[in-house]
Amino acid sequence: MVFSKEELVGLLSAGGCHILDLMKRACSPGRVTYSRNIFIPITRACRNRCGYCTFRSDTPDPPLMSPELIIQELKGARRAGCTEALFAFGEEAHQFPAVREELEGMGFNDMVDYTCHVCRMTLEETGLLPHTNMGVLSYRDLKRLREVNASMGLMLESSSPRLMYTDAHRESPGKDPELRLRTIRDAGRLRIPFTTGILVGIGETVEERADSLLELRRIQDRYGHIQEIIIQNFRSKEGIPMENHPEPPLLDMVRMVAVTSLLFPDVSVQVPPNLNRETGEVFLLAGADDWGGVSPVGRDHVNPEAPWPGIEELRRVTESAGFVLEERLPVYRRFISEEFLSPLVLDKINELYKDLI
Ligand SMILES: O=c1nc2n(C[C@H](O)[C@H](O)[C@H](O)CO)c3cc(O)ccc3cc-2c(=O)[nH]1
Ligand SMILES: C[C@H]1O[C@@H](n2cnc3c(N)ncnc32)[C@H](O)[C@@H]1O
Ligand code: MET
Ligand code: SF4
Repeated sequence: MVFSKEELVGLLSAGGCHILDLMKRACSPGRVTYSRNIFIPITRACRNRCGYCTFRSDTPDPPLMSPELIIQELKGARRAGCTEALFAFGEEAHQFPAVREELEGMGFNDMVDYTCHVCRMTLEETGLLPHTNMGVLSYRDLKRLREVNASMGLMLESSSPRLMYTDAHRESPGKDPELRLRTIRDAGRLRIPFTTGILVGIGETVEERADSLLELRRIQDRYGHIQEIIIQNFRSKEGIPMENHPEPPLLDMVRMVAVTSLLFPDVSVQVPPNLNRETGEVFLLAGADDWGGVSPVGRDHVNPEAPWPGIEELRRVTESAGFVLEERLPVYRRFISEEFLSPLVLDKINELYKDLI
């Protein structure tokens, strides 16, 4: 179904469409997926300073997680039944001398070199499947990472250039929507199964939410590589520049989820359960069909104050809304093919995860 911007704005606004009508249109009963992951914060050094972020640090200690520590944590995660290694980074960490020194000491040219090495070790020594989110990347870097990742990700956050002049993105050159959209497009040219998303409630208008969705729709029409769209609610935290900025109202989030699922019948809609502990199941009734990475072993280092529910609680909540919970890999089934995966990753999946595909 094709939607105009005006129609989307109507559906996203309280005055435009009754919330129950919207939910009825969007909600389709069935399966809700999640992946068992471990979150590995490889570096917190970051060239940006997003007004909502507590992940980045000016003086990260250590500047980089060592391969030994990473592999040790991943082996523990594998024993706990995880399938996904979620590697998170500050953007362009090599701009920090302390990071550069570490890389040089280990004999790596740059962060992408190091990350490719870590991903390869992850596949070979632990069997976990890497999902890398390093921020904005060039075509060349994406191409190198494709060889050793099951999927990759980058949040669009918002397509609004206006936010580059507000608390959210004033000090974050890497949140320029042109750069983010280009990275997502380049991943499409490279046939990389991709996760993106929108951060809701960072000062954007309803019109700008509609624009963000339409930009992603245009990319998906052209490349078809987007496997899921995360609708992430801004959570306020002590000490961040946006500490006093209001969190998005529940029904704004519900509308956003419903509209995303209507506009993207070919893409999963993910809502993180740890950021919506009291209200998560409502999103299933609005068309969300994925909980994302849920970790039985570690924390969400971007939202450390928001613990994940256990898998059994997630199942209860999912079933209470009339859905069936199903485990998935970090790459969705429809992307498990030679077109979308390198031989190395595809072989590993066929070797280890026959029961999940
Ligand atoms: O646990 C988290 N997982 C996050 N994920 C991971 C996600 O839950 C899973 O890794 C994917 O669903 C793939 O299985 C992200 C992935 C991206 O590519 C981009 C942004 C995020 C954000 C988060 C996050 O804040 N917390
Ligand atoms: C990894 C992703 O986490 C999200 N992120 C960063 N800070 C917050 C916050 N305070 N609340 C919710 N999501 C956040 C951003 O969308 C980033 O891209
Ligand atoms: N810093 C990157 C970004 O914001 C990766 C996720 S945040 C830890 O895109
Ligand atoms: S959200 Fe990502 S890009 Fe922004 S400051 Fe945090 S680590 Fe850096």
